[in-house]
Amino acid sequence: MSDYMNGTGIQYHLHIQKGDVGRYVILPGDPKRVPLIAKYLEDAHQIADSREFVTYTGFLDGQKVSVTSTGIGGPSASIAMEELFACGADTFIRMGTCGGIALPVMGGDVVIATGAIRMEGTSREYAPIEFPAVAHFDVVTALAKAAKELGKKHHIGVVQCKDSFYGQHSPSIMPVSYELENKWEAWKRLGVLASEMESAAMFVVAARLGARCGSEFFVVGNQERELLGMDNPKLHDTEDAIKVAIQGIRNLIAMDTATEVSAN
Ligand SMILES: O=P(O)(O)O[C@H]1O[C@H](CO)[C@@H](O)[C@H]1O
Ligand SMILES: O=c1cc[nH]c(=O)[nH]1
Repeated sequence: MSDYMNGTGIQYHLHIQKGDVGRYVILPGDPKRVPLIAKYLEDAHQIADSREFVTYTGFLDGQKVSVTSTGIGGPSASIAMEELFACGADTFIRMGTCGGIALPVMGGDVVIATGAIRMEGTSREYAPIEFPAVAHFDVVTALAKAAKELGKKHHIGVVQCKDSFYGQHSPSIMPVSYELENKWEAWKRLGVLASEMESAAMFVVAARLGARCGSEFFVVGNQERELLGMDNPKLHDTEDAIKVAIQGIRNLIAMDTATEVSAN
């Protein structure tokens, strides 16, 4: 691989190096969400701020934990994971926002992904389309336990990923409306919970790296409920979903520690 950083060990996009980040990383899309997540870590401090990638590192239950923003979409999310992995990270929780598709999914709820529909471009440059984008079982288990422990209303299942936000919200204005609308109908019939943009790429990148990745989202609203004239709260305070991600990391640390103890 070409080294644009002249052997310094500093990662080209994230501007981090080995030792800067923990094994466990929470990945929001929005850089402004990073300090809001990092405030739950002990001794958290900013490591780097480069392009859309802001990184903080601190500690949780004695383990080094980092938070890095990915920006929007698979291309930048894949770069974040590759460079974090090169610096020692191997367990990732995406903490994002999503729009509900299934009618029971309402603004303010939390969605935990078990798998993601690969209607985006990045994952196709990693794996043939037949390969499924699935969340790691450990991370799904840790997040589901976290949501339950915190008493947070949540849904667990498949999410859809795409590259065009406005293709989701205004498919009829797109020249390929026929394709977007037909596929959206299929996602509804298949019980897909919600739509967002990064998990499919991230789950496939994790498979290539041999890393663990899962996703958890705050639901901003549900366009299907709106269409049917149902109650459709539109909410933006991601604090509860942040708490689920933090508790999810705590649960992973506890699970990993128990596995290490029983192996020795
Ligand atoms: O809130 P974040 O984590 O950015 O996630 C969602 O929000 C953005 C679109 O508004 C996309 O990145 C989508 O996946
Ligand atoms: O509707 C939504 C909300 C957040 N993110 C998306 O990709 N879609």
